[in-house]
Amino acid sequence: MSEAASARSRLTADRAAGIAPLEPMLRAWLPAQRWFAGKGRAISRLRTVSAAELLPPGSTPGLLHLLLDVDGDCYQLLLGIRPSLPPALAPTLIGHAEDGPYAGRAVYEALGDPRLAAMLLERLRSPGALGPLRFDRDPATPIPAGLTPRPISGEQTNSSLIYGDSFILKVFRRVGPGVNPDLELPRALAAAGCTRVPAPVAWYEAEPPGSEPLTLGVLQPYLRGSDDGWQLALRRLGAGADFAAEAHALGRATAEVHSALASALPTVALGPEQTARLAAGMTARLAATAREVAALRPYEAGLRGAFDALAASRGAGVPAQRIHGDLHLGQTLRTLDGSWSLIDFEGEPARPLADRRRPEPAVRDIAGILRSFDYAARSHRPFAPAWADDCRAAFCEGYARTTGRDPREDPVLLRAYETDKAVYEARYESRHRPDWLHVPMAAIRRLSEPVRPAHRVPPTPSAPGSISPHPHPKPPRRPLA
Ligand SMILES: Nc1ncnc2c1ncn2[C@@H]1O[C@H](COP(=O)(O)OP(=O)(O)O)[C@@H](O)[C@H]1O
Ligand SMILES: O=P(O)(O)O[C@H]1O[C@H](CO)[C@@H](O[C@H]2O[C@H](CO)[C@@H](O)[C@H](O)[C@H]2O)[C@H](O)[C@H]1O
Repeated sequence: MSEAASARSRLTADRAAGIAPLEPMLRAWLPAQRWFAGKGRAISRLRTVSAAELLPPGSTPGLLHLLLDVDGDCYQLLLGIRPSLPPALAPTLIGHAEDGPYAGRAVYEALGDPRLAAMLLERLRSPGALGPLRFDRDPATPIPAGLTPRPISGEQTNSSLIYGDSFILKVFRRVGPGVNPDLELPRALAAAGCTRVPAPVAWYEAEPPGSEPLTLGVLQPYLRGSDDGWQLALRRLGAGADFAAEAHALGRATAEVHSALASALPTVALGPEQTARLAAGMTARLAATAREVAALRPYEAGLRGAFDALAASRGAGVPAQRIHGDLHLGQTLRTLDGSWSLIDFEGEPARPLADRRRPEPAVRDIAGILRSFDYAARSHRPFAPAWADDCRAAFCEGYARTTGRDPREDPVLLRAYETDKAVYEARYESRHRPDWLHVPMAAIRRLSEPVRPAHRVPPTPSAPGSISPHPHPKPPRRPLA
């Protein structure tokens, strides 16, 4: 049973029948949304999973909360309902209801309406149940009333609103049963005293009877004046400046988060069979991507080498733990005091939630950031390979300063994860940003070539006070090629 179907079977859908007349307009509107995963395909099945009026029936504006099953995926929608839309809200219009309880009314994106966005914050300030929804908050953090909302600009996987430059609310779009790691991990990190991640102050969930809750939204402190790592890197490139000091500090910050996650949540050692399964999963993702992205096909056999090497490499265990899961420079913020924070612990949005919550080698996150340096260097004209190499070295050295272990000391594992990430990116770009496909393709060409003898990475001296992220023994080091 799909995640959406299992949620549907358990959620109260008493108002679902009244929503049916809205479904044709939603069917037309959804595919154009950046956060809609089924872009490019016509919707064949759309059903209401749950519907809740967050304001008393008949109030103007009305606020309708919907969970929709769209071809097996569950989406969250917040709809505003008004007799007519004021001109300022015209861009938020979805359509006019022709029938049912909202006949003749304008139906629009509620998050674009400051009155409704303010109302959502009010709900988060007062914990408790509302129909199928449950609102919760950290009692230790005050949330002032009356903060002015504004949606964030730019295309994102989810939808976020900033309140008074003090808090940011992320409204998850594609949801499923089970706590979202973007709530689970920042809460665990906050409880462990790690300050590298903004701590959730309020959140809301759907509570299907007898099933795990679905995380729907998380409010956290807004790091005002912070610089997005991606934008900062591009600015540096544009100015001909290096980024090595920042990359080093980011390596340290990432290592601190990994260490805190490994202490706070379960860790495992993947034995040879599990490592082979990991490699098989990467190989299967490569094959599926090659079927979808024609440009990848000539390189498939060469890329497979990285995964075969991983499968063959293990006599002992690979440490695995909870990780970020989709780390790239756009998920890092450099705050006004110059320190790095990590955000968006949701993992790769397209993967099932259960997969995203499994322990994995921390090198997956490291590979994500290393790929990001390559992305930035390739966005610059002319391509700046030395800039990316310097960032790469500095990040790994920073990481090693904190953990005592340089990720480059395990080149087989690192190459497998960088290859897997480049394959993921090829699919992501071909689906969402075809103009960017050339960026991961450049890496794919390089990674499909046979491995050249690498120069040895000097062993990392343990930094004073360094912490090991893995409470279990380290696997034996492989000799470097
Ligand atoms: N705590 C925060 N403080 C400041 N800006 C933030 C914060 N959290 C997110 N942002 C900004 O909002 C953007 C979207 O957040 P993100 O969690 O990456 O959402 P999505 O899952 O939709 O990609 C980020 O790129 C960042 O610029
Ligand atoms: O929306 P998310 O931030 O969760 O992540 C998805 O979108 C990212 C792009 O916005 C994508 O990242 C890729 O492009 C970045 C530059 O825009 C680059 O820094 C990353 O290294 C590259 O992977 C990410 O993969 C995707 O999951």
